[in-house]
Amino acid sequence: METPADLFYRQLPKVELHAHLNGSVSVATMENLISRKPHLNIQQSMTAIHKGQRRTLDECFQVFKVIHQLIDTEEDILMVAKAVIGEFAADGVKYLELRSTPRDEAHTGLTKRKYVETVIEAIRQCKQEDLDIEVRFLVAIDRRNGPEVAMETVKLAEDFMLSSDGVVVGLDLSGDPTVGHGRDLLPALQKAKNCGLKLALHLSEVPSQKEESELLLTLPPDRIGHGTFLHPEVGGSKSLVDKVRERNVPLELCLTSNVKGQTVASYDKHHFGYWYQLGHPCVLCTDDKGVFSTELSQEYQLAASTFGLSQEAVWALSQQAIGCSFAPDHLKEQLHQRWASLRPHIFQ
Ligand SMILES: CC(C)=CCNc1ncnc2c1ncn2[C@@H]1O[C@H](COP(=O)(O)O)[C@@H](O)[C@H]1O
Ligand SMILES: [Zn+2]
Repeated sequence: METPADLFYRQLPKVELHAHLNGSVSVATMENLISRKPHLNIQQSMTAIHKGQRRTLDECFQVFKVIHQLIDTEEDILMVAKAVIGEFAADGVKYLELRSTPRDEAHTGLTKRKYVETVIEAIRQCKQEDLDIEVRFLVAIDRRNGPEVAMETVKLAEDFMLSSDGVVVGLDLSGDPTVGHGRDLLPALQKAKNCGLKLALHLSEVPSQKEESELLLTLPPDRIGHGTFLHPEVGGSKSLVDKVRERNVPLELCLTSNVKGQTVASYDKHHFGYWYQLGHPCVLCTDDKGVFSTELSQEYQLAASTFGLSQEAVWALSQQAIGCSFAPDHLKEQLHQRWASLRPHIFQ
């Protein structure tokens, strides 16, 4: 049953900036995929982490392997992307930046180019169907695949940035943080930045990435994913925090993801508290709403109840996220107007 509080958070206009496509697949869509591929012998419990459950980071990455087996044709990718966009819209998200890793042809039968085209087609169809949501796309680099693939991905992203009518706006760096070193990816990321792609990088998602984070902050990225271990209280450093603050790089913070993935011990210990009290731009995001069984409205509610945020503070947080997006200025302006026109309905 939806309570008045739930309603406030669902109706609150929101911006989602950190959502991995294949991690964002809902239970309903997953059931559909599973029933279409019975030979894979996959159960729903293998694709999501439910309430109260936790997994090690390694186990979480195994979940993506299972999901990727279920989503491996053009038809699947189109269907999943449209469903995910529709679900974010139904949760009150007005602007969404989706990210996804173009997979090898051997896994999908599609070229990487076709993979990106399929996601863009889904975005186009949602727009045509008048869904109340603006969607942009970040092409993702999986750090496990090394520097050559990273460079290839940058070239692909650049091509689409120039030919997708503004749908592709940037690049994401993600994948298992314990594999590889950012130093090897620096030339690709530098190239991406030079050609005008915006950079959203997973940074210090696990401890002992201090050196890598120092290095990647020299780019600097346009946004940081997680940044869980940047601050000194958890083994980061003042110098890292100072760099992030000097460059005013917004953080994408995903409470449920971090607690269920066990990089943060409990909600009240989440680094949202640290950065929010500094007044640093923080954007609440879902990361993988399917895998972690959450929604963006739920993340806002969780942050508010954990850190004692008033409804006004919650509103300010959702509005501030517009400025942290990679949307062009005219769209940011439209979104601000939209927020202003919705405000009286939310605070009745
Ligand atoms: C394991 C865990 C706690 C996950 C949350 N933190 C994450 N950290 C790094 N990369 C991620 C995370 N969640 C999703 N991804 C990336 O997103 C991919 C799934 O979405 P897609 O296929 O790119 O559309 C994963 O294979 C992985 O490369
Ligand atoms: Zn992520």
